[in-house]
Amino acid sequence: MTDSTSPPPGLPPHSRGEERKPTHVVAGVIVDARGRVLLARRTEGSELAGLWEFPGGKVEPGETPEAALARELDEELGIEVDVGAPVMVVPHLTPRRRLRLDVRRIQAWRGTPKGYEGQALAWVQPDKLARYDMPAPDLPVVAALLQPDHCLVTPPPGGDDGEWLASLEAALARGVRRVQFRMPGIDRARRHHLLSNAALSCDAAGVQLLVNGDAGLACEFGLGLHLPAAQLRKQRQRPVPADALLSASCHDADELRLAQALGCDFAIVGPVHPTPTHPDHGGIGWARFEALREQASLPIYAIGGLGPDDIAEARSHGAQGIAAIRGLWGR
Ligand SMILES: Nc1nc2c([nH]c(=O)n2[C@@H]2O[C@H](COP(=O)(O)OP(=O)(O)OP(=O)(O)O)[C@@H](O)[C@H]2O)c(=O)[nH]1
Ligand SMILES: [Mg+2]
Repeated sequence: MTDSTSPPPGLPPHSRGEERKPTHVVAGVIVDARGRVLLARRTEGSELAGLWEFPGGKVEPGETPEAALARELDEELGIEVDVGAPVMVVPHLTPRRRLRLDVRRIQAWRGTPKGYEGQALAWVQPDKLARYDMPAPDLPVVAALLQPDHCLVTPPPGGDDGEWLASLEAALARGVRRVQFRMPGIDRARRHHLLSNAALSCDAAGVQLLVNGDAGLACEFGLGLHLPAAQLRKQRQRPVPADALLSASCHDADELRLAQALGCDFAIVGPVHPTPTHPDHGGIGWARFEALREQASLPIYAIGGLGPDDIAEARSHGAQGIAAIRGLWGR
């Protein structure tokens, strides 16, 4: 497929995708009664041939995204669909174009999906999705389908460690499934005590725990590690084993590239809005968040003045969801 609107490759960035209006692409998450997700393989001769994708295509001028998705799934699969809830919108920049991959759940469909354009189809158990080679903007979508949409960052304890642990337990009971243990300014013995208790609670609840900024402590407890940006910049290799989670705080595209190259499982970007944790920072806003999001393919939580009520908006800007201290603690 040719892309007549693209200037030839090799031109400076400002004359490539960065300035152009995004191509709006809609795609559907079709799940069968056994919980399997339908993927289609891009055919020979098409852009990204051989990669697996969520079925869909480009929105035509004057078309609503819902109508476009219904039309594409009729043309490509021969099914009539009811378009359901949004999953996420991923802004993505390639050397040739700027994309907005707008992914919706398919609530119901009539007919049996077939590859009407010669494309192979596969029904895939969600935990096997990572085995399929997919375009870069689909990676955050797969993460959105499988991983938690919020991540608690712990506040430091006041005078009472028991109270802090009770608040953590309460957050886990409310459904928090990913926790970053952050303890600035707390001495080592007390951090050790809090972390050993937090690790027991998280383990019992099947919750993922990452230690902020202390690889030694993360390895000692067999936990994940979160790298503040200054530490991320110093890493030459993955500081924890492949089976331990690794995340990083990123503020620009260079840091996101570093996080991706290091094999980080996800990044945290912000502050989106002003927050008491960073009182001197006005917040980057959603437009800047998207400008960073579109240059990376790893899952990214938005942080900064956000809470559970902001998850849907965060997803509409390409975020995995939200990370928060106050927004997820002691509500
Ligand atoms: N349908 C679909 N397209 C995706 C996904 N991920 C992704 O990067 N894309 C990109 O979005 C664009 C969608 O193009 P398409 O070829 O499906 O468009 P289309 O069905 O309207 O076909 P046509 O333009 O050849 O007629 C392509 O650049 C494709 O690589 C995905 O999961 N599903
Ligand atoms: Mg298509």
